[in-house]
Amino acid sequence: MNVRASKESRGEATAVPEPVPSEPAGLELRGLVKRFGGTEALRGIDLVAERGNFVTVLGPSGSGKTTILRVVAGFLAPDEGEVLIDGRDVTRVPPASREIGMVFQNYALFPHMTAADNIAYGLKMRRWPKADRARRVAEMLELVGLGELGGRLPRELSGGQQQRVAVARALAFRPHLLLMDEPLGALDRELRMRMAVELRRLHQEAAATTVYVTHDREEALTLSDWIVIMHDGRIDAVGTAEELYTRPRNGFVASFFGGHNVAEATMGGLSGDRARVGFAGCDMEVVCGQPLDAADELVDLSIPEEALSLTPTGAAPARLELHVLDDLYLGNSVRVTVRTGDGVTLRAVLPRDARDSIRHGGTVTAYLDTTQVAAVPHER
Ligand SMILES: Nc1ncnc2c1ncn2[C@@H]1O[C@H](COP(=O)(O)OP(=O)(O)OP(=O)(O)O)[C@@H](O)[C@H]1O
Repeated sequence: MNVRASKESRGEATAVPEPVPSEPAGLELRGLVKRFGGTEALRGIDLVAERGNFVTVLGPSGSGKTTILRVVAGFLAPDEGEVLIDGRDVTRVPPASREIGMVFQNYALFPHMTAADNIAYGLKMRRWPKADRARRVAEMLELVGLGELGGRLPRELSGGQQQRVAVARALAFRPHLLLMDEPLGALDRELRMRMAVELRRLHQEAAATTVYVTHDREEALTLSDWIVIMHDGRIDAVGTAEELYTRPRNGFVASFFGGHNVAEATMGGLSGDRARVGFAGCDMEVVCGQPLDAADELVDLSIPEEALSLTPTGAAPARLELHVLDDLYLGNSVRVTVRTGDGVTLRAVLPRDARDSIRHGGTVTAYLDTTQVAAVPHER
């Protein structure tokens, strides 16, 4: 177990154990609050990232992701709370003395300096002897696969290459903490995914605690040990990608992170971490995304698009009569929008050949694999 959030911010249900760390955490945030006039950008952030972990902060625009990084970097002072790096309280330490490596979306390379000089810059500032500097720059160029290109200016490099120089520059002085704010945002999709894999490798070699901000779910899935989901200035959930996908703790995490359908159901009772619920005319048993109250009349269900199929699958399929609203051909699969008898709209992803059985305006018998469905507290 590597990252934990406070009980309050992550609720009781996130299935993340909490052993006592034997050494100070790589990064610890305690009760961070940041206000801009009337806007509360951070509303009490508690987070602990163990040394060497890769933590991705994911959330919609305006949820406070960049503000967290700026507070950790020291560019913004929090109104409340503390920032600890390797156990040291740096809340009032100026940015340059925090010894943090940083990479931003626009790379911020010095345009008039070669790639090698850009990488050497931080070492010079830290008064590394010339020979050590040259050795380290060569090592970093090699590490990011630019061994031959150290003499080029940024404008003579591709976007992906510039991004690698920025990463090499951030890691050159061996920071314990690396902050990255949408570093792949300016690249096209294919290059982004390739660079994400590369960043993961670089992180493993550098072993720096890394906090990576993105709003791209796929990047988060590729890169992270732990994912922190931000919503409206708060941490909504912390977990591994699999935990957040299969057991979202609320409807926001289910739809924002999982891309799942979220639909209302009636509560029929609880047994351990499972709930009996009524949905679309069927009674079914599903796992609870977090502990629920048996007295609640309603729950929300997190239903992955792939949990619906036209032939019975999964250990516990429920049979639903669905009205077909439309379908979207996606190459290998087809995304269908359907409506249940009681008017709930759902999205399903079916294999391409399912298209033959689907008729706009018609009805279709579909099977819901209830083992993939999770119940979460009802919101609305
Ligand atoms: N300097 C500022 N002055 C006033 N409001 C600010 C300032 N910086 C951020 N905010 C507000 O704080 C909130 C959080 O902003 P932040 O940039 O942290 O969000 P974000 O999750 O990084 O968004 P994005 O994905 O769009 O970059 C937003 O409502 C934003 O408008």
